[in-house]
Amino acid sequence: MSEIKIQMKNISKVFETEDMETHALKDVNLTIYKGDYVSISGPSGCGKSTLLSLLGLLDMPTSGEYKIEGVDVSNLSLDEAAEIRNSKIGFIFQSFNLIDQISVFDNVALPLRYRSEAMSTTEIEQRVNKCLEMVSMTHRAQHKPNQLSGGQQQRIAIARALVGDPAILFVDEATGNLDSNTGDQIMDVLEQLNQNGTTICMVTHESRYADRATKQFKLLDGEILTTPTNRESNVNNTVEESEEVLTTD
Ligand SMILES: Nc1ncnc2c1ncn2[C@@H]1O[C@H](COP(=O)(O)OP(=O)(O)OP(=O)(O)O)[C@@H](O)[C@H]1O
Repeated sequence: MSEIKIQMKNISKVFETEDMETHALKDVNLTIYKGDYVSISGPSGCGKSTLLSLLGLLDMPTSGEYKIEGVDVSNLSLDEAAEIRNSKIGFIFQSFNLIDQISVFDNVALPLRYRSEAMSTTEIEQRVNKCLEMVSMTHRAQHKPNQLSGGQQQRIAIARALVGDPAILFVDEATGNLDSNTGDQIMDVLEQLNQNGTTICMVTHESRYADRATKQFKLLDGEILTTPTNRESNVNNTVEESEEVLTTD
């Protein structure tokens, strides 16, 4: 049995405003194993961003249990969440979020320099070089991000997400700012990383990208609908009617 990296049990998220409640996620059960390449896709408003925010510890669920590598992270303080985010989670966004004033090397090194446990300069150098190699960008280490193409910048963002050796890489519409050729190349990089052992969970509304993952989940109205074909036990669909849902859509 493979090692479990991510486990969500009965995760719900309710947004309350003055006059309405939105049940953005309803009893989501999701297990991601070491080495998985998972995609979660669905139409606008189905809860993709909400789910990714919870997975990435950018927000906390209203109810349910969430574990990363067996550690319960369902109810963390902001500081605890930041610490775990920096050590266990790699995140790739649509916008690359690189700092143009410092070199590519220093951008990738940044998460290591923010760790509470200091890391030696040699170890930082080794890790950064290894990650730049993984995305074929060693030759651009001393450039500034704004001297690179969009695709190259996204590769640097991927290297930065991997440098802390995270339990999992979360990918949020990574190709949204790229033309389709460059987007495809970024998808090739992700596929290669997965083949070399990186666990990936990608959220996307583009079915042609979702299809490239080895396990595909569909999200609709806050519920996970499909069971991936290659591992039946991975998700436990909730079929009962949930409470009335008031959405803003
Ligand atoms: N902060 C919030 N307050 C109130 N409602 C919210 C909030 N964030 C999201 N929602 C609602 O939760 C539901 C799910 O939203 P979410 O942004 O997760 O969808 P999505 O699938 O990412 O959509 P898109 O593909 O358009 O980005 C929507 O009905 C949305 O209006």
